[in-house]
Amino acid sequence: KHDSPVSCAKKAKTVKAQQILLAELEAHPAAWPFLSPVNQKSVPGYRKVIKKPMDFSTIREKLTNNQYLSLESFIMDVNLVFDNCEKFNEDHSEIGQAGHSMRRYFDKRWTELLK
Ligand SMILES: Cc1ncccc1N[C@@H](C)c1ccc2c(c1)OCCO2
Repeated sequence: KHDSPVSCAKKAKTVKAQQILLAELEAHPAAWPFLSPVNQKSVPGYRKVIKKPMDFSTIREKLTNNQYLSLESFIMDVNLVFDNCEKFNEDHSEIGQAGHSMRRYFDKRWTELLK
């Protein structure tokens, strides 16, 4: 029922890191394609091609509702945003370039923060 103080402190550290990381992603200049769910009615083919849509506002909702039981599950959702982007968008399109830029930034920041 109750965590030991050590594991409780460790959990607080990862939640704090997730909050910092998500805030930085949301504030990044290239975040604009990923801030809200892709409108599947107005983007032809998206519903069929992308099996697991994900975006920063959905991650924010899950973090707020304590739905991330581990750091790994949080990182998996962030990477899902970028993998969906690579699947649907050409590398050199405006959205494709934003996805590559955001992924590079995330990889750098989470290793700085947590490794
Ligand atoms: C991440 C992503 N992948 C594939 C398609 C869309 C999107 N993003 C949406 C928000 C989006 C981004 C840019 C847009 C847009 C919608 O609709 C109007 C034209 O500009």
